[in-house]
Amino acid sequence: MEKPAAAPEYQSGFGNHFSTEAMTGALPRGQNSPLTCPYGLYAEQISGTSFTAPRKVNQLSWLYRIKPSVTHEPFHPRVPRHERLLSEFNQSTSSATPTQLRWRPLDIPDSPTDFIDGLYTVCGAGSSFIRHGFAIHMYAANKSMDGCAFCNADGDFLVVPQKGRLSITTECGKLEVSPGEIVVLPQGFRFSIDLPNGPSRGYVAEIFGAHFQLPDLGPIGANGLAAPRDFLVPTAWFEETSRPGYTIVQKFGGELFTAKQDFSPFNVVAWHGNYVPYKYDLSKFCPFNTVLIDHSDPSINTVLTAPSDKPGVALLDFVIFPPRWLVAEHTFRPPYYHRNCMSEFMGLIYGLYEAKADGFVPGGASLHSCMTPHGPDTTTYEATIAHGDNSEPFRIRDTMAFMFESYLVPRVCPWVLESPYLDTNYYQCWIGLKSHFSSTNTRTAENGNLAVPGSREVPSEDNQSV
Ligand SMILES: O=C(O)Cc1cc(O)ccc1O
Ligand SMILES: [Fe+2]
Repeated sequence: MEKPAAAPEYQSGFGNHFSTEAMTGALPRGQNSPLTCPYGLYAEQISGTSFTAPRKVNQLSWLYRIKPSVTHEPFHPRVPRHERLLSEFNQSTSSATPTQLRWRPLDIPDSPTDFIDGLYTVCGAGSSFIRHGFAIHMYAANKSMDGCAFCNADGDFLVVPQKGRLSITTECGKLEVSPGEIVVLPQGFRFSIDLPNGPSRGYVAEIFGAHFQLPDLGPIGANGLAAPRDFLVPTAWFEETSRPGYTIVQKFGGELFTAKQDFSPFNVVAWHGNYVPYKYDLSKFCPFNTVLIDHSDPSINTVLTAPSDKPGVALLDFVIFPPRWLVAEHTFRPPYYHRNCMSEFMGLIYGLYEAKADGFVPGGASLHSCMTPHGPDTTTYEATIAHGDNSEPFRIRDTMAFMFESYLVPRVCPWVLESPYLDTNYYQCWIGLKSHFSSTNTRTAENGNLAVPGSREVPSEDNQSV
């Protein structure tokens, strides 16, 4: 019987300069590029920012490998062409629509499909060529990548598996990523994805020209939300195998190119640097929220943010809606009705989302673009109101929804607008919202929301300290 693979070991931290060697002494001491490296390794740098980027945002790693990555035959357009990947969003590739969109979860494919073939773009904005923008993809796969590695020259991938564990071999080492965890695979790293426990399905945000960082915490203080030490980075792992016909599949400008080489690209014996793949377990997130009244804006639950050049405005935020206590008094506790100048793509990893009683199911997705109105469905609204003023704390359990939110306005790919998974009746979930307006009903003003804030623990005159 085959022995189960040992769980990979990780280093912990966010943005550190990591050092790791799979063989003692494989990292050169005192310099990055000696005339000859220990064990006869080649030194190779991978830059995640321009050489001259300010030190506080500069990202790079040095890899010490058996053969350098350049040792391959020329790139050729991949045959067959991948028809459903985009990295440039304009009138000729994709559509603008203000319509609320929702998709049912994808079925796992019948035919053998690996992560690369199972990946398709849903929407996006900007262009990988001008290094500004993002793409949102989804995938459904039933087969490990075999004899090939993927390399995305266009941007960083943030992968959110919803079903099935991903066993990812990267040039920096191995990462095991289960639903409920996320993984970031930065631009340019070669990786291969195995599916050790069957089919996998999930979501991918790709960002062009930026990297994810932890959000500032502002008045929250120095601790909270995602803690740096909960981010896990691989330790060096390598294989020295001859792999005739091994294929590097490079995504470049949204198109796939292949190049052959005769060895595994996972031949890095040691590396150091701060440009790294990493994973994060969403259950480690420390949520903050309202403790008296009203529903907080979802930015309070930002796990990672990719900045734009406007202060405080995100090219792409990754926000979660985790299990937590709801304690707000005389408050409509579900998400409010709103129109947002940012655009919101949502997915559900497990459980039920607090704004949708049905129709938004794990593995499904929704898109509410810039200024497109949305909010709780009729069932959620009516049930909340029927429940009345509930000041008891309530624990939202067993759920994990997330949002990719961007200040750029996404265009939508033709294949997802024509998809059989598109829920063409989505709008119906709000159509039943009735008017509760009555010019003679003063109930709320007398006993409800308007009255209560005024009565909030204001000391009586007797109690007031002087
Ligand atoms: O639209 C959504 O469901 C996401 C969302 C959640 C929330 O709690 C507040 C605002 C918001 O956009
Ligand atoms: Fe929203």
